Amino acid sequence: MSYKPLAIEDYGLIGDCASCALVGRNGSIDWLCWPRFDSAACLAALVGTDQNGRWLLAPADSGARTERRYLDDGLVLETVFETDQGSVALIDFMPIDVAAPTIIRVIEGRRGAVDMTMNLRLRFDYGTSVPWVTRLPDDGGITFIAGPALAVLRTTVPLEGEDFATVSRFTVAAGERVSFVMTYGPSHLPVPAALDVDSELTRTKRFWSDWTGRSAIEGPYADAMKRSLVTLKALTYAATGGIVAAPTTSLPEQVGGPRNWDYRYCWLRDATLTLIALMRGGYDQEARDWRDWLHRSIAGSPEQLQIMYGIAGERQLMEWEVPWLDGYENSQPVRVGNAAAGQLQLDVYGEVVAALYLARRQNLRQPSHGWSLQVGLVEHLEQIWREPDEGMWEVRGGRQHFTVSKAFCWMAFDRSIRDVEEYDLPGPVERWRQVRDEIRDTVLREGFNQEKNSFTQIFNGRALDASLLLLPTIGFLPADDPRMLGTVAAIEKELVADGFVLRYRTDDEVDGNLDGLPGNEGAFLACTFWLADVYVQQGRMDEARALFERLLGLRNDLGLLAEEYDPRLNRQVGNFPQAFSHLALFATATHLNDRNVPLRGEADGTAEHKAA
Ligand SMILES: OC[C@H]1O[C@H](O[C@H]2O[C@H](CO)[C@@H](O)[C@H](O)[C@H]2O)[C@H](O)[C@@H](O)[C@@H]1O
Repeated sequence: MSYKPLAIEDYGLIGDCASCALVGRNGSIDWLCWPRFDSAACLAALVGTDQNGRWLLAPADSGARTERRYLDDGLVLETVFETDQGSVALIDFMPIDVAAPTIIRVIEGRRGAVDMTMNLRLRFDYGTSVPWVTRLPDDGGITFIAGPALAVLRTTVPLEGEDFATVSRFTVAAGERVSFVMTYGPSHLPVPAALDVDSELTRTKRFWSDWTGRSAIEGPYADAMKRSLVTLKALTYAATGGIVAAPTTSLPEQVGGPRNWDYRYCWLRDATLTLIALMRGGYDQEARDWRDWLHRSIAGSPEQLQIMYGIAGERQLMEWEVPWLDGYENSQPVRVGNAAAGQLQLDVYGEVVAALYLARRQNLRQPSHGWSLQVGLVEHLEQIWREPDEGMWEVRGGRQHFTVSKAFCWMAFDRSIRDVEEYDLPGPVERWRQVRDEIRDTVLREGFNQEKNSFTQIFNGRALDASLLLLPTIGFLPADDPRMLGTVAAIEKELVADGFVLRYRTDDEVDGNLDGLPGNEGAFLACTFWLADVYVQQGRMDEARALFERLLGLRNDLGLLAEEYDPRLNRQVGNFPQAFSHLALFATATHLNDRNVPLRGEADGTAEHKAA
């Protein structure tokens, strides 16, 4: 019978700040893209079958009980298997800053003597290219070559070929250790040198514990917040400062459905929020790296601003479907690339400008061209804010006048005006004030439905959208404004299902099938955190805490969250782990710890509107 990938929450993440791998609680690495997050996967069983590549290292007794944890608060994963023969620990990690990307797997015997099995089936090019396998004469390593890619596997136990895979069967007794080291390299260069397992393990543990030790996070939710920060750090491409939305492609938003997307790119929306979390966590260097990535990526003509880029700022992210991959539990298609790169999403202007404003407030060193870049964006926005767009949810059913898109345009002007006022920067501030006020009036007039007593997803529409919960967070209206009270009540009534928040209704298309997609999706975790944020802003602290803690309960045993949750199946769905969910978790926890912390520099704006 062919191998079926595990439930999404049964995976753990390891990474080296260039790429990541997903390790199943069964000891199988089912997802790995080498050498970068967005490279073709060479282990792709996660969205296919074992024939598309996986690396199993586990007791031969497949009925073993497992427990997992990260060592020293970092990203070194320990999975302990308990079998009738005894107990072993599997330690998986990717060393940081090595000459060539590497995964190290160490088996430690803890009790008894356990029969083990290792089965490596590497398939380059997203699970399709069978490599040419040879043995190295000097150190017994095995090399795998397919086109430009090479991998070398070194171990102290005998390896053999079987059914187009590399396998090993061995026994580990208490106190014994066996290691496997697999390294990637370009096939035209010499095979990468062997690494010393113990010193790499010590170095990697120290890297992560030093990193987490730098954060100033305290309070009742500190552990969850730190895990979210480590996850965000793991999604960072250290060489450029770019941050991917998630390390996977096409984990489905509905199991068996077509809502499957490639998240291995940098969305300005997601990444600017990561910047804010990193700044709050005390990680100024990472925040600076990302801000510099942003400046380089969007450099040039403001009309060419994209909503997302590749991890080095690449602009062409052509979307295609991978015909040979069956998809996660038959969720097809598996997509590579993302056509959303060509969309207009007006909220992104607000996100970017607000993040730059916050960076200034946080005293991040500013490059000289930073302000002129921002002015260019705002001037371009002045020309286009009246246009319809694809919105924050990246609909594929055609452009609309999304209420929240316009409110975020308001934010772009609001923060730029404050930049001029607070930092004495040059800009046509009078004109910007007029545009800001015009946008605000338009949103209040066209985006609010009197009959429903609620803001709506699109201008003059009736359908709701959970992103409206962000209006107080960005400072557009205070949370206790009667229009927000009405909106929150309407969202609670229409968008909350099984206690979690849907982005919008996909089953009841009041204003038409706006997203243009068939099928439904799970509850969107970030939106549910946003509801908790509004509860905090409205002083409904008990409800906020209860909702937040229910969300914390959805994390897997390692503290990781996917994009969505399917309450019917009681499973995480969507790409995993997702920055958006972890960012939202971090923000809500910050907010619960101190209600007065402005989540996006909004406090002054809200006060200003209260006074008006
Ligand atoms: O739902 C349709 C869209 O779904 C994806 O976008 C979502 O993920 C992004 C990254 O986290 C996030 O920024 C966005 O707000 C979400 O809607 C997908 O990438 C899109 O191509 C797709 O149209």
